[in-house]
Amino acid sequence: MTEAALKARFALDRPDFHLEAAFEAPPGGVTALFGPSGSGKTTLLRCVAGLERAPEGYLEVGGTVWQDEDAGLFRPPHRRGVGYVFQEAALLPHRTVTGNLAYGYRRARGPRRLAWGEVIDLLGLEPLLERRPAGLSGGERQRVAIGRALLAGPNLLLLDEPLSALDRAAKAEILPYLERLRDRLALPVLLVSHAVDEVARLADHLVLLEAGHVQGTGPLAEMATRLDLPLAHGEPAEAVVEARVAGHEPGYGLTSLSFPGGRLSVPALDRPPDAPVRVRIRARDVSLTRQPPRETSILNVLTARVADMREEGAEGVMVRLEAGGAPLLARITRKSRDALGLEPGMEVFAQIKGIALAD
Ligand SMILES: Nc1ncnc2c1ncn2[C@@H]1O[C@H](COP(=O)(O)OP(=O)(O)OP(=O)(O)O)[C@@H](O)[C@H]1O
Repeated sequence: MTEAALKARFALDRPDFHLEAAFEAPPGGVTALFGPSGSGKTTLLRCVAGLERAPEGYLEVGGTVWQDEDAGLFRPPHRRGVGYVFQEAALLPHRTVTGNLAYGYRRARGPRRLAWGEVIDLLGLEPLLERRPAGLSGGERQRVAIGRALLAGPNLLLLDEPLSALDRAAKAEILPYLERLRDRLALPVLLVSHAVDEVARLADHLVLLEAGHVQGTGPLAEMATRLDLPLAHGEPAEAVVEARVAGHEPGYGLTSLSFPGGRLSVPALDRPPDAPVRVRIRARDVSLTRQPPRETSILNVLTARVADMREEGAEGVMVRLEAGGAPLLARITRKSRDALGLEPGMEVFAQIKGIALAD
């Protein structure tokens, strides 16, 4: 990881909950605080915002110490310059969207101030400017809330389950905007989520929480496939691969993607060459052979190396593979593992039966 933009360490006690968590976040991109309900995601976010004061706490943002309880230092929330977006947008009901955005803009300070037009454009707010919150859909309200937070020129953007109050259609509408923010903002974003789909699509880094503790932290692709962590277990386990459009095969209705592990064919995508594409490959859609498969109908076959294995349930084995440095998962049976004589370090061929786009 490059020099962290945020270093946090907090400990606090509640009657039936103990938080003791430390993590770092890189300067750009989305760091997801991910874990089951009650694991402490919101509490941790509130500690970062200074809305919750942890008796033991240390927080450094962009090289400046905001909190160091050992030294009696606590920068209050209004001096942290943090944009906080909640599950449900709390907009000023009697003001238009412009009025709501202007409220954030007037409070802007600091070097990170984004131009008005830039934020309107990033979030597609132009058609909404004259409307009032009551006339907006849930997704539109969230876009306005995010815009208002950005216009206040934050040092950090904190998103607390910003999609959880939205229905499927509204989520689908707002996700591309969040992706654009991720790709274009030079601002650390912390996203609280318990939805794997959201995290697979939006996050670059993951802080995995369980019962107030950090189970692991690192790049998404790594965290999704680490066999000692829960994401790589069972039916939903999947790898997330960052690829680019390498070319199109219009005659076959296919698009070819390249990633460090080789090429992948997917149903035709309407994207230009070199566009980034994030794909999800489920462990159960990957089978392994020792010899290069011949005369197979499966288009996607990669050379990979067995990195690690872990038995699962009565019959299964989760295999972590590395294809050109990119981690993948394959869920096979113990019987197949023995028949193939699989060992860590061995070279295999991974046949991929299905690839889903993450975006
Ligand atoms: N204000 C509070 N006072 C006392 N206990 C609280 C308070 N807020 C949260 N808790 C408790 O702290 C623990 C962590 O809650 P927190 O909301 O941080 O978890 P979470 O991972 O964000 O969960 P969820 O996804 O359900 O929001 C839970 O046991 C919760 O009941």
